[in-house]
Amino acid sequence: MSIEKNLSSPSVSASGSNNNNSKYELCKGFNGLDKVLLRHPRGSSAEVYLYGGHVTSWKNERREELLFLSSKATLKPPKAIRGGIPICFPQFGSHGTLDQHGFARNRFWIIDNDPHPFPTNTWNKAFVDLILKPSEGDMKIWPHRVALGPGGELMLTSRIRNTNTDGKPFSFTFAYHTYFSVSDISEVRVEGLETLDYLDNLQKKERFTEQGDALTFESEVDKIYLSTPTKIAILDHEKKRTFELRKDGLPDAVVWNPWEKKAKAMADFGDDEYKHMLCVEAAAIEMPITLKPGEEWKGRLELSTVPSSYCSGQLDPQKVLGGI
Ligand SMILES: O=P(O)(O)OC[C@H]1O[C@@H](O)[C@H](O)[C@@H](O)[C@@H]1O
Repeated sequence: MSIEKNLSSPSVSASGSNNNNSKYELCKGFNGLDKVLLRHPRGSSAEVYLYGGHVTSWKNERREELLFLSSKATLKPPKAIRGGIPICFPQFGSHGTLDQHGFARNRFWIIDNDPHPFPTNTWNKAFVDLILKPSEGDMKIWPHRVALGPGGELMLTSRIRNTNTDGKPFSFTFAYHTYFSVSDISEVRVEGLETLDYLDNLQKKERFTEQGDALTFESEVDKIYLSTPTKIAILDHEKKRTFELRKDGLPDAVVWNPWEKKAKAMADFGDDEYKHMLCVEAAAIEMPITLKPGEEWKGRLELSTVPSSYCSGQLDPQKVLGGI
C-alpha cells in the first residue's frame, strides 16, 4: 500500500488545540498508526507519527513535499520509518552500547496537552507537543515540540531533563536525522561545512579535514562534521530551491547518502531512491551531553527554504557585485 494513499484520505479521529489557536488533528496513518496533522493557515503542513515522534511529511504553501520518505518504508513497529525525520536518541549510530541510533525512533510517543512551559513563543505557529515517557521506570522525561511557522518553516525543539533522584548523571548523543528530498543528488551542493574536521564512518571513524569547496556528491558519503556553524545550506540547483538549516545545541552535522550499492542492500529503500535524497543531520555526537540530576538540555532545529539558489554566499548577486 502506498503511503500517499493514506495521506490523501486521513480519517480524523480527534483534534486538539493548544492556546494561541494552534490546532492539530489526530488521525490514522499507515498500518493504523496514529499521526498528527499540522496545518498552518498560510498553507504549509506537516505530519508527525506518534510512533517515533517522527515527522514524515513537510509541505510548503504550494503543497510541495520537502522531505524524502522511501516508497519502501514499512511504517510498522518495531522497525524505524525510513525517511522524514527520525530522532536518534539517546544514542547516535553505534556510538554506545544501545541499538543503532538509540530507541526514541522505535517508541510510541504521546501528545502532551499540558507541557512544561516551552521558552519558545507560539504566536502564529501551528504546533504539537509530544512526550516520550521512558519505560524503564526512571524519572527522565523527553518533551518534544514540532511547529510550523508563518513562512512555512519547520521547527523542532527537544528538551531532555534529568529528574533522577538517585544523584546519577545521564549522558546521551542525539541527531535529527533529516532526509531532504532533492531533485538529483549529483546536482546538489552543501555549504557551511567547508574546511571543517569530520569523522568518516566509511573509514573506521577516522578524522579528516574537509577541503575548501562546497560539498558535492558522486559516491557514498557517511561523515560526521564536528563543531559546525549554526547555519548550513543545501542547494538544489535543478529545483531552484535552497534548504536552510539553523540549529542550536547541536554542534555536529552528519551528511549521509547510501549511494547505489548500499541502497540495494536496504530492504526498506528503493534501489534508485538514493538519487533523490540527502540526509543532513543536526547532531551532538563527538562530545556526549551529560546532565546532572535537575539539569536540562535543549536542542533546536529550524528548517526553511528559499526559492532559488541565490541564498548561497557565493551566488548572492549583492555579494558578487560588492566584491568587484
Ligand atoms: O539504517 P539506519 O539505522 O536508519 O541508519 C542509516 C544511516 O544513518 C546515518 O546517520 C549514519 O551515519 C549511517 O551510518 C547509517 O547507515
